[in-house]
Amino acid sequence: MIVAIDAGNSRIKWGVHDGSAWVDGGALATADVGRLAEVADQWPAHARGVVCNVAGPTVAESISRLFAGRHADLVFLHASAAACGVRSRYESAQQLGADRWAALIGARAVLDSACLVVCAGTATTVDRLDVGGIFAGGLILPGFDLMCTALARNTAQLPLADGVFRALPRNTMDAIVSGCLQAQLGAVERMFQEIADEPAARCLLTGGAAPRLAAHLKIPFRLMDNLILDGLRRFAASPGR
Ligand SMILES: Nc1ncnc2c1ncn2[C@@H]1O[C@H](COP(=O)(O)OP(=O)(O)O)[C@@H](O)[C@H]1O
Ligand SMILES: CC(C)(COP(=O)(O)O)[C@@H](O)C(=O)NCCC(=O)O
Ligand SMILES: [K+]
Repeated sequence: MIVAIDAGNSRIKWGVHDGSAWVDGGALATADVGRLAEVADQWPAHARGVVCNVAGPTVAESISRLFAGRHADLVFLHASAAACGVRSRYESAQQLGADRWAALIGARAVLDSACLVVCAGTATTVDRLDVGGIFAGGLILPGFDLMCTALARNTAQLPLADGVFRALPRNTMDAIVSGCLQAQLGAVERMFQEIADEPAARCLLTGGAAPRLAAHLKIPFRLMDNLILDGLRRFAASPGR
């Protein structure tokens, strides 16, 4: 039994894997990390933990303490030069977010072709995985909610928008929602153009805001429930790592 935990800047996602399938899972706000202990009561006793954390040392310490109390093994995934069939071309491999690295490992396990790995969370990351498992580089931009929030916080006249996507918005709410979505989609589609001619090129899309992007994305893509947890599980299960 493995418990995979993806601690992001907004939410902590977790899943229990029994060796053949995900059998349980959930999410809580990162600010409520203290409540993870209650959640952990449902996990099988002594299940091993595998974590990627980009939410800071306090969150890491909480998770470590939780597993120490359960007398269960725990491993933190950190980005490296190579793991599970993925090789990094990041200038400093360790600088890459552990969640991005987990998503790349997860992507490599399901696709052999060139692909774009998009994690749409607090930030949106758009990472290129070339044939042969080469992580060639990628983008970080504010996520959809963060873009909308930044407009509301830093302008006198713009509200926190609750509009709908329109090709040609004609009111403030729709203009903001459509603008922030187009910014996300544009970044993804522009990055995809670079690999579009490669055989079976695909985009894998994951993260809390992924369904929102998926509704308008005009490239071949696959929505992945939780690519990051998949990658963590794969990392935990691979003998040499
Ligand atoms: N119930 C929810 N609670 C919080 N965010 C949600 C929820 N449903 C969808 N979202 C969207 O998911 C994003 C967070 O996605 P997530 O992948 O968990 O991010 P992170 O990994 O950065 O914590 C939010 O910015 C928001 O756009
Ligand atoms: C880019 C991120 C903020 C994304 O975090 P998230 O939106 O998933 O909470 C995170 O992967 C991170 O802090 N990365 C470190 C810098 C880097 O990847 O280059
Ligand atoms: K993200």
